[in-house]
Amino acid sequence: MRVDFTKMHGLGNDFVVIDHRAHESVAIDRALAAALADRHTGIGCDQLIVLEAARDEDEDADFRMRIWNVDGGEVEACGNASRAVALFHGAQARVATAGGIIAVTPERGGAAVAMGKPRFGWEDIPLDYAMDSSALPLSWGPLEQPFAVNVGNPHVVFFVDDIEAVDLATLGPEIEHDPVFPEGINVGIASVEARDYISLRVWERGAGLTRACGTGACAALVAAAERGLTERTATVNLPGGRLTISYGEDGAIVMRGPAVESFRGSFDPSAFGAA
Ligand SMILES: N[C@@H](CCC[C@H](N)C(=O)O)C(=O)O
Repeated sequence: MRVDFTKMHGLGNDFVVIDHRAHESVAIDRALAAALADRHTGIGCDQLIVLEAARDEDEDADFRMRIWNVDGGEVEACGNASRAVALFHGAQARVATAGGIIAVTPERGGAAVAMGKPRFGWEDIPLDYAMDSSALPLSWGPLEQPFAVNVGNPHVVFFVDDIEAVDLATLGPEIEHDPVFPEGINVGIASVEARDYISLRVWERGAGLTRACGTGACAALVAAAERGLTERTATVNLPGGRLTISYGEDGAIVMRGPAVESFRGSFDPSAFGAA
């Protein structure tokens, strides 16, 4: 038996997308996700994306999107993959995720995604104990007082003058695994260049340094707007390119940006240890 996949990316944050509705007999688990994502012995990607039929609890969703990081951990949200899924599906859709329902709309060269509303409560992010999520009273080396927010998945955003001066490869994993974040955390390093322009690098939970992180861009814009540093719409420039993020007066986040299909292929799941 072979399983079809589509290799896609959003600003260089890359995905293996599997439509599980066509391969229901294959069990996707942590081990298979990590094996497929491995860049040396697998297909290689930052996240494995699996599309499934909507469940009873998925309200009026058209289908469900599941997300596994390269380390095999299943997570709640992925902004760049949401745009890739819009391209894959080829039409407007309501998509159920573990982080909530999102709405995707294909646009020329990419997609718009209604990401839902951010959550700021310490239990919602989640943090280990109650504290002010708008400026955590914590520091790691030169990084201090991040803004913490859940945009479907958990993020902290540190505002600095020069994002390139931060040793994110060292500090990222330290912060990601700090016990103050019981479910781990995505770590953004942001610099406000203008009231409508943010530069950003992200250390992703379970994936490390990626070329772009869509939810990280949403978290950075929400954090910057909540602190009064930017307007509620801004360009967020990541190593892989730019996204436009809007944070409406009603609290709803909309992300716009490119998505690309790279190639299609198939694999034998037994070659990756799957039944
Ligand atoms: N690359 C994604 C985020 C993927 C999940 C994240 N690493 C997590 O563990 O929450 C994006 O574009 O948002």
